[in-house]
Amino acid sequence: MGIQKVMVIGAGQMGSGIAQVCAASGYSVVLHDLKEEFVERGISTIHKNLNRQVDKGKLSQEDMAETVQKIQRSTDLQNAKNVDLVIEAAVENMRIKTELFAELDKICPEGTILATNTSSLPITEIAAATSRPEKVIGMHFMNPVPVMKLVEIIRGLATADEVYQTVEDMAKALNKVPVEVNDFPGFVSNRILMPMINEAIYTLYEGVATKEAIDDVMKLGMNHPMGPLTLADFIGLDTCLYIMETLHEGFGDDKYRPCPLLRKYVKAGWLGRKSGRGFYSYS
Ligand SMILES: CC(=O)CC(=O)SCCNC(=O)CCNC(=O)[C@H](O)C(C)(C)COP(=O)(O)OP(=O)(O)OC[C@H]1O[C@@H](n2cnc3c(N)ncnc32)[C@H](O)[C@@H]1OP(=O)(O)O
Ligand SMILES: NC(=O)C1=CN([C@@H]2O[C@H](COP(=O)(O)OP(=O)(O)OC[C@H]3O[C@@H](n4cnc5c(N)ncnc54)[C@H](OP(=O)(O)O)[C@@H]3O)[C@@H](O)[C@H]2O)C=CC1
Repeated sequence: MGIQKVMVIGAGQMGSGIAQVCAASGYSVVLHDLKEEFVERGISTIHKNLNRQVDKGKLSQEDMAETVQKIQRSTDLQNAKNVDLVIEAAVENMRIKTELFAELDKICPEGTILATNTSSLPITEIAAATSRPEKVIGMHFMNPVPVMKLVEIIRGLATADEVYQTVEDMAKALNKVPVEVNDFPGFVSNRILMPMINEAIYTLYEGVATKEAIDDVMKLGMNHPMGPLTLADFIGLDTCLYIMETLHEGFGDDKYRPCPLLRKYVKAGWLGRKSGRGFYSYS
C-alpha cells in the first residue's frame, strides 16, 4: 500500500504542521479547510516556519520552493477522490469527525486509508461511521508538528495490520518516531498530560499561586520546557476542554472533571495563543 498523495483536513495549527512535514518529505499534499481564508492562514504559517529554517541556513530556498509547491489548496472535499491517505485534523468534536468520515468514505477510493489526528476521541467510534473500519486509524501528531518527534498510532477495534504497518512506515518516512497504543480515551499522551494541565488550572482557580508562579514551579522544578498554563494556551483551551470532557465521559470518573475556570475561559472565547488571549495575552 504505497502512499503518494495525502489530504490533510483542517488547516489550523495541527493541519498546517502535518501538511508541512508531509510535503517536506516528498508527499503530494492537498490542504483542505471549510473556507479559503483558513487554507490561506495555514499556508502562511507553513511559509513562516519554512522561512525561519531558511534564515537559519537549515533549508535552501530551492528546497523550500519545492516543499511549498507540493501543497495544493482545497475547499471542496471531493478533492479526496484521488488521495491514498487522509489525515483529518479538524476540530476535536465527535459529530464533526463522524460526519467528515462518513462523507470521505463515499468520496475516497476503496483503498484509501482514513486517519484522524484526534487528541482523545475513540477511533473505533469514528471508524463505525464508515463502511471501511479496517482502514481507519489514529495518527496523533504532537504540537508543534515540525519539531516534536512522537506520532502516537492508535488502532481501532477493526484496524487491519497492513493499515497499521503502512501508517507506521509513513511516520518513519516523516522522520518521526511512531509509538503504538490502544484505543482508550486520551490514549496515553493526553490521559497523562491533560489531567496535569487541568490540575494546574485548579491550582490557579483555588488561588494557590499566580499563573506565573505555577508555570515557574513546573519549568524550573521539573524541567518542563513550558509551564502547564503556557502549554494549555499553546495547545488551545477549547481543545484542552474537549479532551477533559472525553476523559470524564469515557471513564465516568470525576477525577477527570474539567476545571470551571477552563470552561469559563472557553465560553469567553479566550482560547489561548490562537485567539490572542488565554491565561496570558498574546499580541
Ligand atoms: C494536545 C495533544 O493532543 C498533544 C500535544 O501536542 S501536547 C503538546 C506537546 N508539545 C509540547 O509539550 C511542547 C512543549 N514545548 C517545547 O517543547 C518547546 O517550548 C518548543 C519546542 C515549542 C519551543 O522550544 P524553545 O527551545 O523554547 O524555542 P526555540 O529555540 O525558539 O525553538 C526550538 C526549535 O523549535 C522550532 N519551533 C518553535 N516553535 C515552533 C512552532 N510553533 N512551529 C514550528 N517550529 C517551531 C524553532 O524554529 C526551533 O527550531 P530549530 O531547532 O530548527 O532552530
Ligand atoms: N492543538 C494541539 O496541541 C493538538 C491538537 N490535536 C488535534 O488536532 C485537531 C485540530 O486541532 P488544532 O489544529 O489545534 O485546531 P485549530 O482550531 O487550530 O484548527 C482546526 C481547523 O479545522 C477547521 N475545521 C473545523 N471543522 C471542519 C470541517 N468540517 N472540515 C474541514 N475543516 C474543519 C477549523 O475551521 P474553523 O476555524 O472554522 O473551526 C480550523 O481551521 C483536533 O482534533 C485536536 O484535538 C492533536 C494534537 C495536538
